[in-house]
Amino acid sequence: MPPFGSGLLVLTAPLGALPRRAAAALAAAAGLVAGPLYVHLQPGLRLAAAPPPSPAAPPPAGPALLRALAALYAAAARRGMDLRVLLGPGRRLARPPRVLLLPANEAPGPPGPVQLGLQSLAAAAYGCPPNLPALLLGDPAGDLDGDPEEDPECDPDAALPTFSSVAVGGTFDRLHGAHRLLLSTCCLLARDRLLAGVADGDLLRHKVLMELIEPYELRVAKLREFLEDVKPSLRYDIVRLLDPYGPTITDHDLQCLVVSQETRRGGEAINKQRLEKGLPALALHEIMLMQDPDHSENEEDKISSSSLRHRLLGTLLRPPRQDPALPSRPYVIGLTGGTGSGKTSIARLLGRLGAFLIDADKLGHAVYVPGGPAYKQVVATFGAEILHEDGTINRKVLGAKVFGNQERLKSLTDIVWPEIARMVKEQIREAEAQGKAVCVLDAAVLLEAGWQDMVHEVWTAVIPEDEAVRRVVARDGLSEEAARGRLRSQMSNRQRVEQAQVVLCTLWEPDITRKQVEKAWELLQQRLGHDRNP
Ligand SMILES: CC(=O)SCCNC(=O)CCNC(=O)[C@H](O)C(C)(C)COP(=O)(O)OP(=O)(O)OC[C@H]1O[C@@H](n2cnc3c(N)ncnc32)[C@H](O)[C@@H]1OP(=O)(O)O
Repeated sequence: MPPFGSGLLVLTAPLGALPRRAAAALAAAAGLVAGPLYVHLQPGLRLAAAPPPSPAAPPPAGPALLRALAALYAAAARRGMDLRVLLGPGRRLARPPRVLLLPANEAPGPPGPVQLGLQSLAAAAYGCPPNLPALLLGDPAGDLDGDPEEDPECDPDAALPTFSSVAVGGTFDRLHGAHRLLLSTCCLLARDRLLAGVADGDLLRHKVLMELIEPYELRVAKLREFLEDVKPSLRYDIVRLLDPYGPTITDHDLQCLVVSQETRRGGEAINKQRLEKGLPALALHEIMLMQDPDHSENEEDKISSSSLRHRLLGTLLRPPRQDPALPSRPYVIGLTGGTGSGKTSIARLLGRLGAFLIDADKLGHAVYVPGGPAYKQVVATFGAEILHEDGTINRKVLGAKVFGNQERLKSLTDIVWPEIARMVKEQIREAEAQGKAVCVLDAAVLLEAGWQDMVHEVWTAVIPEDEAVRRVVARDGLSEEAARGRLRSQMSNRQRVEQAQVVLCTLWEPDITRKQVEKAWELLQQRLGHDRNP
């Protein structure tokens, strides 16, 4: 774990040289700073000069600065760093730096004039305490310090246009490098105010793995903190977007909308509406999409929140519940998921990896076979019309009676759940007797039944509703309406995700599901301190 919670990196190289050097500078800083890394750009600054250096206005907002920002944010994104390149000094930073860093080569020894210059710059520009540790990030090639070389492609005089009031919209989930570059561009374009619309509600409905999108309040808090750190002189109006237009079609003061290749058409639609309402059209400023050099086969090639959500699948999202009443062995995973979510195929894969499988659906059927512990009570409650001629319960008829009718479903589950739970506990004892370290309890309605106290972790399979309906119609021969009714009698994906330690998704090819499950299993073994074979 890097020793400092936050840091301030001062870069004095010419802007044109930064794209080639960003990765090395951030690699050196990443080993020292765990949390936010602020960057102060002051090309040509000589920190050892007398009198002590003073902070200068940020570099001019032109293509050279944009390229430097793009390189820095791309390099930070590769390392998952929380980078904030400061575009104007101002009030204290949200996470005050605990260390000051400068890429420079100097012989080790007591702090010299460079470190003292660094401390006085940080104090003057950002109110840092004067005695913060100031470290030089040595580089054997001596390649990180000021180098007069400029990027020949950059016209140093070309300036970005500026506008009093600028707007931008997005979901801003897990504020990644591309968001940070987009927002920094907005900050450079805006002189007084930035209106940021944050998508929520129905706008998220069709997003990939929408259940893993951070809550609106968290997205807004991170966005505001980033913006206020980066350019504190602007006014930020952050609003909830429930449709693609938001206030951009009514706000008289707006002058510019920042778009990407993908959202330009949305910007044009906004302008059409503005003109119809007698408002002036907005200047559309298009930014480049930032490429993700590390994207895998099934991910987009641009840096995207959906790829980041993808990478969360199979990982531990929140710490397991600690319940001293639960025996530590075998370790029980409660695997749940709505109908059609593919949890049974996940259970099978876990079985192949060595888990002991308990299928609650099957135990559910077993409790009301004739002579079973729940048979008489189920027949007494639902009548003889649920019986086949041979006296066994016709599950199709029983299912039609209970699915879509909460009261009847509750009557059934009040009878069968305690019996199924008893059988599950027997099976866990059996797993222990066989010396199995991990049990997977495959239970469709584990959370609805309140069975969390029987398991160490909850893993949930999620699938978009339309896909679940398609699968259930094809598999169980139900009508679309009946399939939707069955789904809606269960918890939503989001409710399950909120209570789950691990989330898995079977939306893509079987091979992708297999890799997710292997990753989840591998990480579980690490948590349990096991080798691969339980
Ligand atoms: C706590 C647990 O998870 S126990 C396991 C779930 N079983 C129960 O809750 C017992 C009550 N349910 C039943 O007895 C049966 O499901 C019946 C009779 C209603 C229907 O039987 P069948 O038509 O054979 O359907 P089956 O049992 O395969 O269940 C079909 C789907 O209904 C869902 N389902 C089962 N029970 C419930 C329930 N109580 N509430 C909501 N949905 C349920 C399951 O998700 C299953 O889908 P999946 O196989 O994709 O996961």
